Order: sequence, then structure tokens, then C-alpha cells
Amino acid sequence: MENAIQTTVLGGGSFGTAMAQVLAENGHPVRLWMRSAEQAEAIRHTRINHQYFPELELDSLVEPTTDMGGAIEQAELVFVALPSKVFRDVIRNAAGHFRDQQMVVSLTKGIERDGFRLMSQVLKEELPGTRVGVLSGPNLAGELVQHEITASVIASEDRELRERVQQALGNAYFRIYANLDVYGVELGGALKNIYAVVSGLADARGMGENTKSMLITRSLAEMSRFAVSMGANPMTFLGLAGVGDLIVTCSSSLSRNYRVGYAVGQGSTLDEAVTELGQVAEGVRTLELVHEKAIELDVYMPLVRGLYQILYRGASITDVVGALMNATQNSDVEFILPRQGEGSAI
Ligand SMILES: NC(=O)c1ccc[n+]([C@@H]2O[C@H](COP(=O)([O-])OP(=O)(O)OC[C@H]3O[C@@H](n4cnc5c(N)ncnc54)[C@H](O)[C@@H]3O)[C@@H](O)[C@H]2O)c1
Ligand SMILES: O=P(O)(O)OC[C@H](O)CO
Repeated sequence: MENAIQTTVLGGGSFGTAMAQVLAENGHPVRLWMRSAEQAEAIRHTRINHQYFPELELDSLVEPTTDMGGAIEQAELVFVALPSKVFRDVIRNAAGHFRDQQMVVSLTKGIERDGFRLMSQVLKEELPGTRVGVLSGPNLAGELVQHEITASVIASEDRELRERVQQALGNAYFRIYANLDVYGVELGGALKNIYAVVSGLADARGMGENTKSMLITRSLAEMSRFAVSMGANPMTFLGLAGVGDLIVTCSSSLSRNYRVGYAVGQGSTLDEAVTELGQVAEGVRTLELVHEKAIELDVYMPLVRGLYQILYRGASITDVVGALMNATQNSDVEFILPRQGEGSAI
């Protein structure tokens, strides 16, 4: 195709495969890098990634590979779809293959344990000289590959990168908006996973529609309040990468975070729920990190605290819900009012 962009996706899991398919359907050659030679070989022969999308025939422009050096060196645009837990190690091992000014976009919605870093910060540290962006929005992989109409946000300080990503990914079912708030877009994507676990848990206990509305609304307030305390722009949380992604992840059983919450709500232990899932649910780890950070910064996060008590301290769901509904702290104001001389708080 004229104007085809050479692309690479690092990570052959659910989202890496879905994004590779979108790029290929748009006419761009994609090298889909994965660590398992067996999996790459199977995909090459069957055109199917059996582990993640047994019903999806991959476009002929998707080339599965285990040759990371070749995949990176030939690409104009590199997307990274790896769990946050392994993100830095994989990128560090591959660093020698990247070139100056190459465009690298994180698709990962998580936080690094050491130093509470987001993935764009990891990319900037490990790959100095490259141009970095993050893509985030209401993008369940299972719906994307079905061409269900949706949108996402590419955030980067680099205008050419934003435009290239819009060209590469945009199509009749996927609209890509640009944003300059890299930190806010990325933080929104990571935080909403926590509330998806809460929502799944509540659904398993038979929550009503009023309850769901309350939960999502208070989740948005809580994550925005945390983001403001971290220096992010609260307006970003009213967009696709904030409330947009929060709504879908809290509402759909296609969300892995929601599914972990649902399983715990039905009586599984956290370990059982995560093992049964067999894919990454970033919210489980993010919860621990945000819980710790909220204490350090003295940010009021009752939902994070309640979920942490249930998942990591063995508290009963009934007791936590009772405590949340009877809490006196801030219970008389919907919005936490800024103190004299401070910026807005939600
Ligand atoms: N699935 C979605 O709908 C979706 C949508 C948007 C963003 N994301 C984000 O994308 C990221 C990846 O999610 P996913 O859905 O692809 O997860 P997944 O669990 O489906 O796949 C993760 C992939 O990473 C691979 N992997 C794990 N450790 C590795 C290592 N050390 N080296 C190389 N490969 C390794 C696994 O083999 C697997 O193929 C997450 O941060 C997630 O939040 C997912
Ligand atoms: O399946 P989850 O819970 O990781 O969510 C997937 C995406 O982040 C939804 O936008």
C-alpha cells in the first residue's frame, strides 16, 4: 500500500495481537514480536493466535516473529504491549536495537513498583533519544477485533508521532484523538483498572444500577483526586482515557480486571482468581502501589482502601461496604474543597 508505515508490536498477548490486527487491516506491515518460538510458529502456520483469539484469522500483513532486533530495526513505529511488571526488563534488553528519533508508543496500563513510574517514563529512561508516546482509551481487545466502533487517545509531546499514530491506527471503527497530557492519559489508564476490580466484585454481589452509577462516579472522583495530587490535569480524566476507559472497564465482563473482582466476589481467593484468568490484570498490582502512595501523600481514597483491605488483608466484603457507607470523613461533601491557596480538588 502507498503510505504504508512499517510497524512493530512488542508483545503477542491479547492487546498486542489486537493492535497488530488493526494496523494490518489498515494496510501497514506489522512484525508481532513474541518470546515463544512455538507460539510464533503456530501463528505463522494457522494464522490464528489460539491462546487469545481462537476465532480470529490474522491479516496476512501480521508477521509473527521472535527476532526482536530485526523487528525493531525495521520499524518506523514501535508499539509496546507488555505487562508493566516485565516492561523495563524487556525494553532494557532491546535498547541496543532502537535508533535515535525512532517513535515508541506504550500501550501498557500499569505502574512500575520502583519509584511509581509510568511506562513513558521507563521508555524515556531506557531509550534516551527516541520519541515517546502513550495510547490509552476504552479499548477492550475483544471488541476491537470485532470492529466495534471506539476511540483512543495518543498522547505525546511530539507532534509528528501523534500524527503518525493517528494515520497508522485510525479507521472506520477506530478514531484516534491527540492529547499533550502524557502523564494524565497514562495515569488514567492505570488507575481505572483498580475500580474495574471493585465493580466486578460489586456485580458478583448483585449490585443494582443505582449502586453501579454511584460506584463509577465516586471512582472517577477518587482517581481524579489522586491524579491532581500527583500533578496531573484533572480535565484529562473527563476524556476517553479517563472516564471513557473507566466506564467500559467497570461495565464489561470482557475486562480482565472486572473478571478478577467478579471471581473474588463469588468467593475465590485473589490467587485463584488471577490464576484462573491466565492473562494480566494490572489493577491487582496497581492497587498495592496506589494504596501505598495515597497513604504517603495523604490522599483520601476510600475505595482503594476498602479494596485493599478485602484483597490483601482478608477483610469481609460486607464489613468493608458497611464501613464505606458509614464513613464520617468527608461524608458531608461531594467534592473535597480545596484548602486556602491550593488548586482544585475533586
Ligand atoms: N487486553 C486489552 O483489552 C488491553 C487494552 C488496552 C491496554 N491493555 C494493556 O496492555 C498490556 C498488555 O496486556 P495484554 O492484554 O496484552 O496482556 P496478556 O496477558 O494478554 O498478554 C501479555 C503478553 O506478554 C507476554 N509476556 C509476559 N512476560 C513477558 C516477557 N518477560 N517477555 C516477553 N513477553 C512477555 C506474555 O507471553 C503475553 O503474550 C497491559 O498493561 C494491559 O493493561 C490491554
Ligand atoms: O481487560 P482489562 O481490564 O485489562 O482492560 C482492558 C482495557 O484497558 C480496556 O480499555
